[in-house]
Amino acid sequence: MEPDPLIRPERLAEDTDRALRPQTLEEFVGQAEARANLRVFIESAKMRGEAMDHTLFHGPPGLGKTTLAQIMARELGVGFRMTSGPVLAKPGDLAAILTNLEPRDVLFIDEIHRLSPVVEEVLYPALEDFALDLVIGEGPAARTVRIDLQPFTLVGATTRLGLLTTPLRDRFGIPTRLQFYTEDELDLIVTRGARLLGVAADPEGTREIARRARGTPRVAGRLLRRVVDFVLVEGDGRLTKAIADRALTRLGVDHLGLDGADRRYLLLLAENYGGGPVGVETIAAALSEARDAIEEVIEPYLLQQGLIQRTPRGRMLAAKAWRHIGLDAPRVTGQSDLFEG
Ligand SMILES: Nc1ncnc2c1ncn2[C@@H]1O[C@H](COP(=O)(O)OP(=O)(O)OP(=O)(O)O)[C@@H](O)[C@H]1O
Ligand SMILES: [Mg+2]
Repeated sequence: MEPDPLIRPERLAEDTDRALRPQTLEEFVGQAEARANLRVFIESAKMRGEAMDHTLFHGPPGLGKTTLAQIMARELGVGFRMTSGPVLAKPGDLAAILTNLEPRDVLFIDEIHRLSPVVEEVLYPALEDFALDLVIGEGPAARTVRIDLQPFTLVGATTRLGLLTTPLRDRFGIPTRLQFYTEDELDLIVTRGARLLGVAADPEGTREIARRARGTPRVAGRLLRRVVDFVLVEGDGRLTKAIADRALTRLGVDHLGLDGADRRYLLLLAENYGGGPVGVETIAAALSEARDAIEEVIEPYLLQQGLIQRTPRGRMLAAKAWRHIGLDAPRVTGQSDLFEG
């Protein structure tokens, strides 16, 4: 099954949303708590003239982790270096980057849960003491030399906090969880986006996109671009509710923002398993999707919407999901079973 690339929140190679990317904390909509805290930590680091403490952003794809990392560097007035866990294959790859950092630079490591253990070992002294321990020579002649690094700020990003090792997690002074955005916040983002794209938009039109953007700015930006295509080709140049609704429906995005893959997930649980509980491995196999994709991309939004529940025995459809797919929930039998062992 091909996930629908339009509303899947993971990055696509052709992502051209750079034009819509906010550049300052001020422009960054939502995540009020995280933003307020970051403002304090950034100001304080600037006043002290020190590198800001290491920061970890975690949460589902497309909520603004990379964007916030870039904003941090800009607001701190320091350089920004970007790499990712899978790219850093050898300790030397990381050492090369670390030794080239300017004082107080931000080093951004995306998908930090995918760092290899040997590379992670190099990172520990770098984070704690701004130092590298290099092994020179081999066998009995081998010795370790310590190289001092410039103080820097590591910003890590991950969609899978649970896959981070505890020692790595503990070295971040500022762990920050990003939340799904509210409809009002997404509306602001879509309204700003329409303005940047030079399209006149009715409030009901941007609202319709916000409502169907599955709590995710990346999805909001992508839906906006597609709706604008319809506005230009089939509309009269104005983004109205009617044209947004028509465009999104044609693209297979329903009123809750669910796409074909989400609906297949819900229908599978309803029709094949009487609403569950079903284990995630079973679901992944039945949908021919990777378990990771199910857990990172499809389920977080279904959970947040209260369409499914996670239980120790597997996933279950909630009443809202039965209503959404237009089926009747089976009569509850053996309710006591829920409370077994
Ligand atoms: N608060 C926001 N306001 C406006 N636009 C935003 C906001 N957050 C994110 N975006 C937009 O959404 C897009 C995706 O954001 P970003 O790349 O930072 O997500 P991410 O969390 O790093 O995703 P991934 O986990 O896939 O790396 C950005 O290009 C940006 O335009
Ligand atoms: Mg990112």
